[in-house]
Amino acid sequence: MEILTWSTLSTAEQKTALKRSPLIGDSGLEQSVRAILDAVATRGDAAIQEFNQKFDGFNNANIGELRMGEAEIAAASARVSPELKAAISKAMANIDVFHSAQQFRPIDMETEAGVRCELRSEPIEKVGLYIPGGSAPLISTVMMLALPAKIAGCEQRVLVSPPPINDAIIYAANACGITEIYQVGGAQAIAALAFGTETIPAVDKIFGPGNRYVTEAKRLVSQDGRCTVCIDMPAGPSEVLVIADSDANCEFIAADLLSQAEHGPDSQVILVTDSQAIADGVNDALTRQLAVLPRQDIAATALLSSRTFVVDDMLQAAQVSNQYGPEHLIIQTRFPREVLKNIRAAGSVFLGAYTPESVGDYASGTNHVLPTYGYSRAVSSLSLADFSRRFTVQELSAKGLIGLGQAVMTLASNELLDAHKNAVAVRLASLEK
Ligand SMILES: NC(=O)c1ccc[n+]([C@@H]2O[C@H](COP(=O)([O-])OP(=O)(O)OC[C@H]3O[C@@H](n4cnc5c(N)ncnc54)[C@H](O)[C@@H]3O)[C@@H](O)[C@H]2O)c1
Ligand SMILES: N[C@H](CO)Cc1c[nH]c[nH+]1
Ligand SMILES: [Zn+2]
Repeated sequence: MEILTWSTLSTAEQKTALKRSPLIGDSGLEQSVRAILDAVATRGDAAIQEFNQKFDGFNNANIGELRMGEAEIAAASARVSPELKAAISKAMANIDVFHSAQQFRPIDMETEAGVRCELRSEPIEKVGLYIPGGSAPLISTVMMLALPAKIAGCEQRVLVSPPPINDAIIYAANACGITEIYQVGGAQAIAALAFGTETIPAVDKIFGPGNRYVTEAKRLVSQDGRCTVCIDMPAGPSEVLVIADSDANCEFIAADLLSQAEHGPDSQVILVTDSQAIADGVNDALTRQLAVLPRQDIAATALLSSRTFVVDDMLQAAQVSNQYGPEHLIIQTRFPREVLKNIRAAGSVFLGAYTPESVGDYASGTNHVLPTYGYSRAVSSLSLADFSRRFTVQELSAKGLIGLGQAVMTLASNELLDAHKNAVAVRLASLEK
């Protein structure tokens, strides 16, 4: 990776050096995704079948029905090895316990005498769960989406993934209580969940990570006047930023960087260190480890737009990380919790030499659906709350309205909104009789 010394760069150069992969800003992306959305919105299942053929090499004859039947689900599940089933079960237990602990706590209080205010929560009724499967079958993403959706109480949980759907994805979906599985991926899957087709139901909210086509499709449908659908977050191509001091292990760092670089050519990995020896040592380790990786072509492309920054100290390292806003942040230093005190923005943080990012991807219990592109500065990691909507309730007694009414009428008058004022005045007048 290119090594840059942070304090020798101008502010403009620093900004440029922290840009994401140029593949993400591709100007043709929006146009090509829009064309897919329009086709699905107007031609439904017929368009889905064409895109299944075009992008995933599948036609209806190969995949049977778009929706998987019970027998297909059972047959796929039977093909999954006991070892993989045990790993899925271990991961499910940790994800379940961590997300169950996030249960909403309602608020019911009087803000003043006779004025009762409540904060309540209800599950979102229909949710769509996108499971990536273009270049790797992300079995773990099933658990990250389906378990919180079930714990939250979402009634209709619809799963989509590119065909042919991997057996273990089907098994994990079934184990997490999913009954509706559709064989469609990419922007066309997002369009189907947003607009609905003859076979695939439209949902209220779409969840899940994906490549740049999927992420762009989510962005576009969330603003499309033809549907009313929300999205969880921009969870695009994976990223990791590692902060390391001279105590860190170069082999560990290189392995962590490659673990995210292998996701896709548009992934990005960043090393920030106060040690030139670590910067050089990690480059050597990357060369060695990359040479034996099965996905070396993908990872090598991602490394082309990845960088190392040599900084003055750990405070500057935290500042660089905050400016970048990484999806994942690994802190491999002597005192990682000291560095953590200065961290303001990261999707998920991994502390110390024995916490590879992979544990969060699969099984520690935290959610791996995280904001990318720098959105971790404002967007949170996926949690149970995302599967519910909060709403407020208020109830005033006559005494409450007498106490609050004048303030409301004064505010309404000053906003020149007399009907608002009258809604209070008629009630106060009725109380005076
Ligand atoms: N941020 C997160 O939380 C998070 C979590 C997991 C995975 N990810 C990311 O998810 C992504 C998964 O990507 P993937 O590609 O393996 O699977 P994917 O399922 O996201 O995308 C595959 C689909 O992309 C579509 N596609 C491919 N080329 C296309 C083209 N030229 N035009 C239009 N559509 C096209 C196809 O329809 C295909 O089905 C990776 O980038 C990974 O880093 C992110
Ligand atoms: N690192 C991905 C999130 O960016 C999640 C994942 C799933 N499987 C492996 N990794
Ligand atoms: Zn990963």
